[in-house]
Amino acid sequence: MRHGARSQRVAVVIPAKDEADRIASTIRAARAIPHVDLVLVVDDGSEDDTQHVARRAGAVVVRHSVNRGKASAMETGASVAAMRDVEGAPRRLLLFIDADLGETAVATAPLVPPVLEGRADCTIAVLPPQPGAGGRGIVTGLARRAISQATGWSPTQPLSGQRCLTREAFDTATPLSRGWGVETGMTIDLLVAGFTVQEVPCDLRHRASANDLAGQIHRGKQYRDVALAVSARKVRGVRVPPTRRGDNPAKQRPGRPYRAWSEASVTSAGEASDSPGTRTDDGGTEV
Ligand SMILES: O=c1ccn([C@@H]2O[C@H](COP(=O)(O)OP(=O)(O)O)[C@@H](O)[C@H]2O)c(=O)[nH]1
Ligand SMILES: O=C(O)[C@@H](COP(=O)(O)O)O[C@H]1O[C@H](CO)[C@@H](O)[C@H](O)[C@H]1O
Repeated sequence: MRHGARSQRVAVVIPAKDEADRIASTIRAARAIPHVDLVLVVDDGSEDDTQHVARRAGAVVVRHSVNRGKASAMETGASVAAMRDVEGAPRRLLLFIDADLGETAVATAPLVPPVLEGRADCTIAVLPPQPGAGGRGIVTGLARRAISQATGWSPTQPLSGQRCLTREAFDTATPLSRGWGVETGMTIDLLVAGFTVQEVPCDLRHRASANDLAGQIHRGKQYRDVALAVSARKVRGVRVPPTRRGDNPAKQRPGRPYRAWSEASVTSAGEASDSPGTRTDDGGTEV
């Protein structure tokens, strides 16, 4: 069990752009997750009533006056949550969830115990098949291959945004990759820095992108942002060298923690001895 785990609390951070329809039920569900004592919504320049609906539902709300993208909203949320950490108490775990989960958001609860108990530094939700989803696995495949090439880990759902992580892990992964590249970049950075990542099945429903024009435009933006996050890391040589990799990728499955470096390469928890860099600054490469 992680030191101080019994008293450790969780901040739920919800990036939200034009989510007035679903944000209230998502917040109510998030408040019911054990250990959660702060639900924070970052209204990312919404043109609808998201901020007021969220406040009425009991969340702490901060707002970007202009839309800055999901990754920026996550960074803002984490900063505001840090201001609310209590001196002398363990720093809150961060549980990032999307605003469109509605009442199923409570099903992200299984992401917390592995991190609270020190079995993983970051957990990632694996969703069941979503009604109406129209993707063909192109962006997912790009992200999965890139993570696998950089770290040896082949996640089931590399784009999943429902993630619980320690403050230490989050700080290591910042600045985050822009926009829709955030999940892919974060996973690579955490594994390269020596942290342990675990996928956890969660019975969630979200507003899946259909196979229509809006869905294809969304996937186009996802593809662009994932490709930028990946190329920024390739340029910097952010990877775990194949000869230093630990866990056998053939044994990977949701529910099993993954650590990219072999035991011999790791000096202490979370510190890879010859990691090419525990922090990636994408600022100059990504737009
Ligand atoms: O510019 C944006 C776009 C999206 N979002 C939020 O990011 C989350 C994920 O977005 P979405 O559900 O549209 O994407 P998906 O996960 O389905 O690809 C949601 O809570 C959005 O409201 C955001 O904060 N800023
Ligand atoms: O929009 C989608 O259908 C995919 C991305 O498109 P692809 O099907 O990979 O071309 O991404 C969504 O599905 C993922 C699950 O595989 C989720 O993890 C993503 O959050 C979601 O955007």
